[in-house]
Amino acid sequence: MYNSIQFLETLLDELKKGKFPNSHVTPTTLSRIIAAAYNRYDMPGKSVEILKECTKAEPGNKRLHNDYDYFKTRAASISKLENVTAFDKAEAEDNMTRDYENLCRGSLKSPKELSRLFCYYKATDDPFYFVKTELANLQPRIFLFHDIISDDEIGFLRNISEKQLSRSTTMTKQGMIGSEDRISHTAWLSDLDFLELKKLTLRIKLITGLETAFKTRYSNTEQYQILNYGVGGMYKPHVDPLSERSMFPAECRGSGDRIATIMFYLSHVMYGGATVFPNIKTRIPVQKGSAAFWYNLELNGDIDQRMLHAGCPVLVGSKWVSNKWIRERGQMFKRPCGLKKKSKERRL
Ligand SMILES: O=C(O)CCC(=O)C(=O)O
Ligand SMILES: [Fe+2]
Repeated sequence: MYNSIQFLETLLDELKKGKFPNSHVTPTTLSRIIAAAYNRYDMPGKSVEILKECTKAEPGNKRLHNDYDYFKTRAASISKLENVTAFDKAEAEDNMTRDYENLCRGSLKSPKELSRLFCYYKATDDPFYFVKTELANLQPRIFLFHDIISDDEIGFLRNISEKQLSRSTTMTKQGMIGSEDRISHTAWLSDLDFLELKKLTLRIKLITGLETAFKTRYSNTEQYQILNYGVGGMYKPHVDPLSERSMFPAECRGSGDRIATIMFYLSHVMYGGATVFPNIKTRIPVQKGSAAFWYNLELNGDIDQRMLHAGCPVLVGSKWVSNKWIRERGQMFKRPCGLKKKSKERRL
């Protein structure tokens, strides 16, 4: 629902800028629709905010003024509640930031929680290939696969990407821009250009059990994203799915969203640089040759906010990682959706 309001608000912005000169929908009509949507979700304060400007511009519009008065009365009656909600949100944000910062300094799991985590050799479809697997978190599962990329492969990835590195960007409403939220350099490498990458992608398929073929269209995965963080480099808390940041994710067309992330660690870091998940108090220190793997989407396709994560600032050293994002396309039999809307993963 919140996404649809965001959608309408963007449309309103565009309409006000005169982007649709032939539209029969006026900004006031659209503002009334948005105001009604906010009101429906018990946020009449927002409805008042939206309509205020219109009422000044159209003093004679009776329906508009009726709506405005109604929302004002309602906002006055539940404003306390709204304030509490806003307050709760701010507090949750503060708690998340505190956990993020503390996790960057060290583990926040209790000895009891840590004692439940374990390691095992994970069997794959190849009867001779067992993967050293560590559970970094139980529910939701975060896996750490050890020794799954060799030093030679790491050298290869770093060498070819070094020439292509450029300032990392993040996706915003304004497009892809460099931002304070992400200080690093990025390169993209295609499976189609290097046999070594094709082989690595097949390994991901074996290890994760997901479809991983890379194609230019209707692909199961994205290209390899190589990241290099210098001292002070970091990536603030975020979730990986594209639909979180972009309202019209053309990138999701055909291949779906980023159902899972596998992130290879291509270097050691002396201090700092851990990958942390503040909502589930999980911390993964950088370990060359290992890879972290987790699902970003729930079984019903919703973004799993528990998987919010960050790359902690590098204090000493240089950190290299590589992401390979696995898309929803082709995974319907590999990771079937649940029978109920709220079905949770039972076993992985
Ligand atoms: O560098 C890290 O540890 C996290 C990187 C990350 O989350 C990303 O690139 O999406
Ligand atoms: Fe990420």
